[in-house]
Amino acid sequence: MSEVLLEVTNLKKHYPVRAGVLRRQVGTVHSVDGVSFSVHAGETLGLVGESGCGKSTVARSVLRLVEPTSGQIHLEGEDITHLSKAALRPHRRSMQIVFQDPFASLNPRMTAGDIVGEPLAVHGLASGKALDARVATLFEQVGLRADQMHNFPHQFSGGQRQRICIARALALEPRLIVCDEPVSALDVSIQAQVINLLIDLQRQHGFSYLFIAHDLAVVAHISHRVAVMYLGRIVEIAGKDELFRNPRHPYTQALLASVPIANPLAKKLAPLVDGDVPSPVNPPSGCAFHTRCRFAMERCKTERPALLEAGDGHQVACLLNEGTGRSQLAPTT
Ligand SMILES: Nc1ncnc2c1ncn2[C@@H]1O[C@H](COP(=O)(O)OP(=O)(O)OP(=O)(O)O)[C@@H](O)[C@H]1O
Repeated sequence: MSEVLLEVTNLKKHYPVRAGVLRRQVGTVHSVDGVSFSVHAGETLGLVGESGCGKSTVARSVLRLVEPTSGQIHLEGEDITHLSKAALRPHRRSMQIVFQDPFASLNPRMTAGDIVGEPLAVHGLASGKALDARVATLFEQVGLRADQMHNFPHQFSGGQRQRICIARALALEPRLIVCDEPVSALDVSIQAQVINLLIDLQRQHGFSYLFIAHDLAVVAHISHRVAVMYLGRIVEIAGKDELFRNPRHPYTQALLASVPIANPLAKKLAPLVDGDVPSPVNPPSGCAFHTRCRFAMERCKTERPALLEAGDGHQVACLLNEGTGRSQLAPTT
């Protein structure tokens, strides 16, 4: 296995819930509640889960756009969790983000060329003709014409705008690109083109993606490994093929059963889950999924399952997996 590029350990991000004139704290949103995973050089880790499960908060914490409540983030072996803005600056070049809404993330008053060239100018890496030439190359790499540099964001289609965002992310030659729902605002016909572009760029440049989406089909297409999130926690991580062939967590089974790419075994195993996702404000004790899990045991209400190795790099956080001989699940504190 290649070098570990990003290592996230027991990451938590909690927000206070305030109410009343005095803005007294009346609760805590457990947006991310003890998440651990790694991303290797050149690989794509898909992070999938329903809306509100904490995917974007993981992305923003990894990039230090929000301050983690606790836990550690190592990038290229260095602990960046608490680095100051100045100390973080060189690492910013190594990791970039592509957001969901390409229109909202592009300044409407700047030309596309200035947007793509801005990171190079800010980091003092190119100016004048050299900058123009580099921007032209970036445009061509993402399937845009160099002469489109002079146009403004509103003159591009949604798919083209996302290509501008990708070109901007590529400008500093990062080692990790965090893609936060990069295609969910696009027409289905355009989604595949953008995903295929991302795959081609990875083949050419060898960088890694942390690829966030609620759509399993999209995640399945691009990812080497997939992590499944539920209510601020990762419930299962495995290689893509292994996860789709052999989903172990009842939540993953239900997710797979709900999409057309699901395998028949997963469909048989898992009746769809009932009810809505509980609120991340004071989430259920024990296993956060126990309130919707048809297989839940008494223990699941009080014991929080750890994410443990279950063979072949497959990790599962479920007390039900006990006794299968493939995992040894133990409660955590
Ligand atoms: N700044 C904040 N203050 C309070 N709560 C927040 C804040 N940011 C996110 N949350 C809450 O944290 C939880 C996780 O949000 P997050 O956006 O990370 O989920 P998500 O899985 O990315 O969802 P979506 O796919 O809808 O973007 C949600 O309940 C959200 O309301």
